[in-house]
Amino acid sequence: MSLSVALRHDFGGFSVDLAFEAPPGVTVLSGPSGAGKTTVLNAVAGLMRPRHGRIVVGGTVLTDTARGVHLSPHRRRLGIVFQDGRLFPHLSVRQNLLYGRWFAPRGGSPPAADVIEMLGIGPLLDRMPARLSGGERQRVAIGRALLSNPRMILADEPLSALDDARKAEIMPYLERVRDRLSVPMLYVSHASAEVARLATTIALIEKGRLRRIGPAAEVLADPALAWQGRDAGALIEAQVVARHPDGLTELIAGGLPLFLPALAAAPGDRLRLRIAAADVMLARTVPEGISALNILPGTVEAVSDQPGGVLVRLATPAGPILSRITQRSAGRLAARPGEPLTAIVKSLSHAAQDVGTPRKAPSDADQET
Ligand SMILES: Nc1ncnc2c1ncn2[C@@H]1O[C@H](COP(=O)(O)OP(=O)(O)OP(=O)(O)O)[C@@H](O)[C@H]1O
Repeated sequence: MSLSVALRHDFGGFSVDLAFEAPPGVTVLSGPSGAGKTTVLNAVAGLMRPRHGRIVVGGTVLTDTARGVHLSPHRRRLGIVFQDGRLFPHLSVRQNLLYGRWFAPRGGSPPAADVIEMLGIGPLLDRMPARLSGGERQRVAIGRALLSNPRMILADEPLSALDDARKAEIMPYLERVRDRLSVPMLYVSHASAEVARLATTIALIEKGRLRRIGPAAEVLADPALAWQGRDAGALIEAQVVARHPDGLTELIAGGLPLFLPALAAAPGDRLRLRIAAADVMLARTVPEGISALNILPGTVEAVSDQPGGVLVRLATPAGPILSRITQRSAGRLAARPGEPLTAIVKSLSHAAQDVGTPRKAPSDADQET
């Protein structure tokens, strides 16, 4: 189930002119405030009618202005999750979930019991929305959207109203939805930890234009993308090898060992790790007698100037790694494309919410959609 969007619209002071295609999985629309992310989502939802546009979800044409096609929102079969959940306040959780089910076309939608289990909302069924926490409300909103048997889930910054602890709590549920149900998702976010954990594809939008689209790991490791600001970081995939008695989990990525503390994963599990650029030091030689456990040799691929320093992209056997260092360090290290350098990652710096499970291989997702 893929997504194809082409839009041209002028609001007067602001115009959107972009086109992209995204494969199955979670497509994250990212970019600065006011870039046009919500406008794209609203156009897909049918909540705004573009002057020119063609929007196709999984082979179904939802909008085609050249042919006068513009399906109304309720005929698009899209499950929408807003920032604030928007549950029906006078209905219990169970009734809210059933409401989604009620309007779903028969067949095809996941069994309600599976969705309830997957989102951990079984104990909440008889509660009223006013008695739910923000995170619980969002889980119910996602459940309601899934039970309407949607072609696609549209989520507009669904976690932005939650504090960091609640965000970290809800993430595993979203990952389960992504990995088990293979319902495609279009997800608006400008928070890079969210993007890193969930995205299959990232479409970066700036000033109403598409700046970049590609597989999440590639887009996140592109040092030219200053939008990530101080949150820049690379994504690598690793496999758990062992859990050691001292609490460290040993992983392997591209043949290199990596160690992470307090990781709830078993040997054989494949994980996505996000390594923040600010947590990576660079050295010209492989250091000895150093407390850091994660040391990755590599070659400089690119160096880009950023406010307050430079971002160095290193090709390593584990995948591309980003490092943010000062101009002075870059000069001292002679960090230039082609130079060998070693990345030193402090093992304790991997934030728990930055560790996510990998998405399914696209071929698996293809088979199920
Ligand atoms: N109906 C409208 N009429 C006029 N201008 C609009 C309308 N809808 C959106 N805009 C303008 O389009 C621009 C993009 O808005 P949009 O909400 O799509 O951005 P965004 O990337 O989602 O931003 P944020 O991250 O802050 O939510 C803004 O400048 C906004 O004022």
